[in-house]
Amino acid sequence: MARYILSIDQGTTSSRAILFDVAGKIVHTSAQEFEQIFPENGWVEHDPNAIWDTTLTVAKEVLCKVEAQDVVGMGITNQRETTLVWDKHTGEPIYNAIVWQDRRTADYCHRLKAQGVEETVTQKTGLVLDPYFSATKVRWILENVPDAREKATKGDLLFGTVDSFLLWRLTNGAVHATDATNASRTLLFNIHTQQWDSNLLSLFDIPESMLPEVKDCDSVFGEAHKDILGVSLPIAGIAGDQQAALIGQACFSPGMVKSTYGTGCFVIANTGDKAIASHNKLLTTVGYRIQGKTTYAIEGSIFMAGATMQWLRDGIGLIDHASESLAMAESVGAHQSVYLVPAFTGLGAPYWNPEARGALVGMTRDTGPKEIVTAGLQSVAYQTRDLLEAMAKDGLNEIKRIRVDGGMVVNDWAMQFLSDVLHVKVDRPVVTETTALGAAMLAGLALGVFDSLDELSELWAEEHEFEMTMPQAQSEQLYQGWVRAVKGVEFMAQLESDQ
Ligand SMILES: Nc1ncnc2c1ncn2[C@@H]1O[C@H](COP(=O)(O)OP(=O)(O)O)[C@@H](O)[C@H]1O
Ligand SMILES: O=P(O)(O)OC[C@H](O)CO
Repeated sequence: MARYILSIDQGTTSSRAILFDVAGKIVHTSAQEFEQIFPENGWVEHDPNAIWDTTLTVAKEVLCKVEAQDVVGMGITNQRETTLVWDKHTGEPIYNAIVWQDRRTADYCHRLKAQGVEETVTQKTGLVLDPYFSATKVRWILENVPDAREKATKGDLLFGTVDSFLLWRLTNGAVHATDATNASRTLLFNIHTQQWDSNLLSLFDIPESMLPEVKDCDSVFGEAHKDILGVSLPIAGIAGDQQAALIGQACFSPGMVKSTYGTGCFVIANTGDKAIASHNKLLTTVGYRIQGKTTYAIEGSIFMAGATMQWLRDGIGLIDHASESLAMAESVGAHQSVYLVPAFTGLGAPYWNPEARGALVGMTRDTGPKEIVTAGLQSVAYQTRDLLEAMAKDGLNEIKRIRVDGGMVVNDWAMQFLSDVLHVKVDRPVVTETTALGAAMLAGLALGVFDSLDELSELWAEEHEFEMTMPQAQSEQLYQGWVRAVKGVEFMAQLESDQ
């Protein structure tokens, strides 16, 4: 009898469902995009019902391809930090989901920093005071939605990240829970004690009654109701999408690193049972919590990776499809003087400069579309190098290879350049849907399909290894050009804010 695991990958731009067999192979997939809502400059929202409807549609679409009794269970992975608040009695959200990219709470974060609380917050949560994370978004909803504060105080409202919201709906309101990786992105969770932190709850003025229970990633969270999916299924694995990718890439030993190139780029290094405090503006986070054991990780987050290619396509029309960038870069070559700093919404790690804006520098009379597109691909590698430099300063200086995934990694030229600029080997796996695979692996662990992390490691297979071919002196020279370009961008941002 065939056995399958359903994985839901609820992402920023689309909801996906993938049915894996127990050898970790993709059997069926379905994906649906949904609307991005931009109500004001810097605000990004999703309609919670669009998240729900697209998730249901794609899940049903793959489930109907196989016999119901052959599906052993399901896992959920999700865009992290995105914040929902809903009424406990009706299940209806009281506001749209405020997306991780949303900057509306930037001023509030500045005010908190001025109070000198950031060090304590970072020590407890491993995060920085930035609008990126959930706490300031929850507070915004409580302050701005009519009657919300009063209802929350009475215990009538619930908060959850997307995993929690889907879990609540799939179980018909029976379960309000999340996993430790999603909890670790809220600014409310103490990553050392693995508990919600009452001082942080007071700081952000959020009632504890709103919070979900925090469980291991490989828990049986509840049962998806038969009336909802057409079949009753145990929901047995949950992790935020970047941590799920760490699992799907089988990065189970300290020092192993995965880097995902989708809309943004997220580099995560496993640091084992040590929560290493970064002195270089990286995030300390829960990598996974499996069978009661917490494994920590260090993360660098870049906001613009594939999104830069989208801008080159939709914003200035230099390409019709991202795949055209490969031939363009091949004809230009890596040794060019043009640098694109894609700080369109500020710079993420390790700069955390929300005021920075994009720049194109080093142009000559020869510069044309091909050079600019090539600079776009190169910017992704340079930004990854910034993160690895910061990791090295934090003591992770033994990184010799990284495992990559996400939509951009099909681009061989970009992956070769990445290897050259990082001076490390770049491993591209057979299954690049590692996020969904990670959630399926967790569900399989919880349900006894898999016994151990070693068994999961055996499911990982390499498709291609990129090795550095460029002389180190040359790639160093190229990278130093990038460092100068970023300094220019930061200088401009400083001039702006001094005015
Ligand atoms: N051949 C390619 N070269 C460079 N970038 C690409 C290529 N194909 C797709 N991309 C980029 O990959 C991104 C999509 O990756 P995906 O992992 O699906 O993103 P997400 O999960 O964040 O929506 C898009 O931003 C697209 O521009
Ligand atoms: O939905 P993605 O793949 O863009 O990932 C979003 C991240 O989880 C944000 O932290």
